[in-house]
Amino acid sequence: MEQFLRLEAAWQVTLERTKAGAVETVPLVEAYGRVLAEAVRAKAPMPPFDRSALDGYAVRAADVRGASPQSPVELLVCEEVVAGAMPERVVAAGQAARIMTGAPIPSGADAVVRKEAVERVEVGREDAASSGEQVRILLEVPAGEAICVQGEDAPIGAELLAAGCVIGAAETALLATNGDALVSVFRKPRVGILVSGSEVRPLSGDLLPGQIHDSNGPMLAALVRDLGGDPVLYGQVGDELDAIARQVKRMAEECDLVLTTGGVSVGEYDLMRDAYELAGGEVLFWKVTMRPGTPVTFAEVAGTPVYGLSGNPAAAYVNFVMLVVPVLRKLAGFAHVLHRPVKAYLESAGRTAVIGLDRFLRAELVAVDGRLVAQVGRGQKAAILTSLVGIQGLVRIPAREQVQNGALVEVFLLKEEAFAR
Ligand SMILES: Nc1nc2c(c(=O)[nH]1)N[C@H]1C(S)=C(S)[C@@H](COP(=O)(O)OP(=O)(O)OC[C@H]3O[C@@H](n4cnc5c(N)ncnc54)[C@H](O)[C@@H]3O)O[C@H]1N2
Ligand code: MOO
Repeated sequence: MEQFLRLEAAWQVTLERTKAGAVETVPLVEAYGRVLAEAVRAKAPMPPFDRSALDGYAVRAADVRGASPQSPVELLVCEEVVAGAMPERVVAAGQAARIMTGAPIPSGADAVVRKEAVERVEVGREDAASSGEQVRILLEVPAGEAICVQGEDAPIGAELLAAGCVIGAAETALLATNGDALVSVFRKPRVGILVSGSEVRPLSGDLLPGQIHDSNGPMLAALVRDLGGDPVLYGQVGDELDAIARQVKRMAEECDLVLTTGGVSVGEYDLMRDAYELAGGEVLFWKVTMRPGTPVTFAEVAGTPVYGLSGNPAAAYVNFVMLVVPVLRKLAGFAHVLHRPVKAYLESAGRTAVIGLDRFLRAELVAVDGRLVAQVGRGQKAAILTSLVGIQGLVRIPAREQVQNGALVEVFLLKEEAFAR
């Protein structure tokens, strides 16, 4: 068994043991936040017909050449075209069709003049087509003016969305425009969460001296939700080998991914590795060269990836962001599985000592004079929770490197999709 892995090796080993989840079809209105399972192509050109971008008059550009307030061009209005209906007449030389924004361009016309640049010649009769109503065009426009051309947004057959993208507002609008009432998405990964430690108690119930509330369970459930997964809380187990093994086996059978916390260090009651093996699992590593969160175990139990995270709350958090996220993204069907860190300038309140492990510091990302700055406060210990509030990512200080303030560092984001690259 490989024991102490570098981060990159841990990503490789865990992703090899992870498969994208099953696919299901859901109504578009319920697809927000889900990951698209198949590429979507335009079923028709977008827009589906040439249409007017303005309220005004559809004309032949050649007819209005040289038009100005001083030398207007008079045209005969041949019909009125409203949005939602098709024109019935051809705009002949010397004619114009009154047209509304979004209405189809009548044949014969090749430009639209905005209403504000047109004067109606009052003749006192109602029906434009039969009355011989005239308009004065006060502006020259080139051919194509104010026309949204059929297929300019996307031609028929063009890929609108790639598989593996997250369905947000823009994606929803595209799918709706394309007439996709049902969409094919990856099933949300079901992630079982178990916390260990005899001192850790659920929120309900009083604490005896020496006991603490479980914060890892609720925190991991929130992180899983952030990534679009379905967390299932399996409660807490004491430091008892058989009980942990039974529970882990059951979870591995019921879930797509299992997360446990605690019991992965070297203490007398750190039983997680043995429990995974007792559950019939294959343990692949039990430490990663990262801090916090060095003790972290990965196993496969009943074909399901099982991650044993550090018990220290901030270590469990960093383990999740740096190690569980790629696994969860693969299960969830994301096109991008590995992190895509951004670069920012380090501004740290404390000096970070050189160590043989990659160190991860909690950082707020702020723009200072147009530069992205990663502000790192004090309180970086693995048991400190308060410094996790309000951060956007984790700065990596590579092993054995002295990184000074002002240096460009990698920041691993919690909400990667929110950042353009
Ligand atoms: N002799 C050594 N001791 C320790 C080492 C080591 O190398 N040698 N490593 C330390 C490091 S680093 C870490 S991180 C922790 C990891 O320990 P475990 O993952 O085995 O976690 P526990 O011992 O069960 O708990 C650690 C700490 O976190 C609290 N905890 C646990 N679960 C929860 C929870 N659900 N909610 C809130 N807080 C929780 C627990 O009470 C402990 O205080 O080991 C070091 N020791
Ligand atoms: O690796 Mo531990 O997480 O530093 O406290």
